[in-house]
Amino acid sequence: MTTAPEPTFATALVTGASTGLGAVYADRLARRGFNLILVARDAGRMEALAETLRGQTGVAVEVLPADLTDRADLARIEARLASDPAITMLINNAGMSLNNGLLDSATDQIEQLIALNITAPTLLASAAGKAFVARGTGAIITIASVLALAPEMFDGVYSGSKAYVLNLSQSLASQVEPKGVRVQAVLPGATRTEIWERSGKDVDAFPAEMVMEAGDLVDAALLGFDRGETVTIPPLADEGQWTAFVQARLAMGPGLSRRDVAPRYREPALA
Ligand SMILES: NC(=O)C1=CN([C@@H]2O[C@H](COP(=O)(O)OP(=O)(O)OC[C@H]3O[C@@H](n4cnc5c(N)ncnc54)[C@H](OP(=O)(O)O)[C@@H]3O)[C@@H](O)[C@H]2O)C=CC1
Ligand SMILES: N[C@@H](C=O)C(=O)O
Repeated sequence: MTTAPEPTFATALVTGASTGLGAVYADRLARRGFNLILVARDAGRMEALAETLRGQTGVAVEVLPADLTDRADLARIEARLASDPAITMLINNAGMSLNNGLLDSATDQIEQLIALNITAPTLLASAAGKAFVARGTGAIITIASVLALAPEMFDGVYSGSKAYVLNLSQSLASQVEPKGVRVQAVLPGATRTEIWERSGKDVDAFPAEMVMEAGDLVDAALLGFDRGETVTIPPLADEGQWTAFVQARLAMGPGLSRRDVAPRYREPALA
């Protein structure tokens, strides 16, 4: 009996690779033998990481500075994903949070978050998805957040952007997984990175048992990826809660589009 060859993931493009979860993904993927393309704005930090990873692992690491909220920069990264056959994995990780909520944030801050957390991962997933489907192999990993499931707990612009990429990943998975392309959405809870300080918050104000270390988060997410998960929630101990949530959602499916208005919305005389 012949078995299908394992897909090879030769080069991974990691966005938001200058620090935080992206830098840890770069480290872990280098140790798995991937060559890397690191994308973020801070070229100096990425060069330092690249030098370390080249020295420690021997993989090839390219630094591609880009501001993903800038459409010309974003188009350059899309073009690279579309044209470089060595890239077989996209880590759609770059993201930001806001200092304030929807009602207290400046318009340009809200637009920047939407550009970075929604537009960029969408267009990068589109470029990578088309290239990977054409080759019948590849993987798109996108970092969402548990806040996708908890809109009442945080600012809705951020949590809405994370609900969006969760939805996008689940939809994309149903389209491309039959064509050999893996899709995973990772939902971290609070994790110790610079995102907190960058958005004017003190992660140490949370109870210590609520905050995961970045290395633990990425190691768990990659284990979920290895197990073939489409959605990975590293902090959630009771997997049955997620399964029940998905089942409840899917159970609504047959009732979601009907000719008839639901009885509770009919005028009493018509009911
Ligand atoms: N930490 C947490 O508690 C959680 C994080 N997440 C998500 O995880 C992902 C990674 O976040 P995390 O590591 O915590 O955050 P960090 O702030 O530590 O890192 C964010 C990364 O994104 C890059 N980045 C920021 N703005 C831009 C930009 N305009 N263009 C290109 N790159 C940019 C930063 O690099 P540079 O400044 O050099 O551009 C940096 O490499 C995000 O999507 C975040 O929403 C989800 C749940 C919880
Ligand atoms: N990154 C956090 C918020 O800023 C989160 O997603 O929990």
